[in-house]
Amino acid sequence: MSLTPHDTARILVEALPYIRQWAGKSVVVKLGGAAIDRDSDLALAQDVLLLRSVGVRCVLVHGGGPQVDAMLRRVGKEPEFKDGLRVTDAETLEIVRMVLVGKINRDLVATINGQAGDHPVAVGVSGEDAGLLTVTPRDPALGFVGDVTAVRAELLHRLLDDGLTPVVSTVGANPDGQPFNVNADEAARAIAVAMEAEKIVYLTAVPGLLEDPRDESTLVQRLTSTDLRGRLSHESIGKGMIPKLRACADAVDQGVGFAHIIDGRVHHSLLIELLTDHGVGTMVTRDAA
Ligand SMILES: Nc1ncnc2c1ncn2[C@@H]1O[C@H](COP(=O)(O)OP(=O)(O)O)[C@@H](O)[C@H]1O
Ligand SMILES: CC(=O)N[C@@H](CCC(=O)OP(=O)(O)O)C(=O)O
Repeated sequence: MSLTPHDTARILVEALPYIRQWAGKSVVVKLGGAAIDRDSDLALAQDVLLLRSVGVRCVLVHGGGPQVDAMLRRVGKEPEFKDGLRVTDAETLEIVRMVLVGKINRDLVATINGQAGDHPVAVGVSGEDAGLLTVTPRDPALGFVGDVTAVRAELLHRLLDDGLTPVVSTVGANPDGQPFNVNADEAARAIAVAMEAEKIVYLTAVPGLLEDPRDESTLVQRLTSTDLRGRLSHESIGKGMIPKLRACADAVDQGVGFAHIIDGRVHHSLLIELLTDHGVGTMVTRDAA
């Protein structure tokens, strides 16, 4: 079915109130490794560029857990996790940096700039760059895994002020310059809070939080951070979801207006979330005061 010019005009006009609502606001989008795929990345690049062109200050933060797993196996190392965090020895850290900073970040920057015509805007940054993400070691049993203690949000705001779109890899460093692996859900939360973002959107490979992870019709559409915290220990919530849910609850409790978990496999889900009244996925809000 093709759209008439009038249909197209109507769609654009319907987006107007949403464009007004989000123009000038910061939105952190976290792309999970589970949702990274050539076709959906292309659609995401278009969404990010469209949002930017109507004044939304979009920062793209990416993960890449499954891609790191694949590379580790290629070099004969079995991935190991404790409580959802990767046990990261020196060799694993090197592979994490190669895959996140050297491969996934480059690919996303190329995909966005490839859609941007004569005006490439995507800039890749690692959390190690200019002290963007300062970290402190988490637990000696995890090796080089860090918790974010500070974010130089002004660096991201400066890039956005210049019309550029930051694409962030979540490797941080301690004050001695030693790199550390950081969970990408948690790093995106820290970035959103430090930027005073209005929204954080997690793009992953499920429609959102599911009451029953095997049944996509059990989507939880909306809940508060308190409700969410109450569910964290529930047996229906499996490994990958736990850091994402905790990050959503922390984000809204620490000042981010809304946190969303949406399906990154569905093309243009980001645009649908921001510029239409079709809520997609799970929305987390603060408790009413
Ligand atoms: N209750 C649940 N609802 C939705 N997804 C769940 C749930 N419990 C576990 N999961 C799993 O969590 C995964 C998302 O986490 P993860 O694989 O780490 O994604 P990402 O790479 O996007 O961070 C989903 O693909 C799903 O398999
Ligand atoms: C410490 C830790 O576990 N770091 C993660 C960083 C990547 C990540 O979080 O990627 P996803 O968003 O795709 O899960 C890892 O090494 O897998």
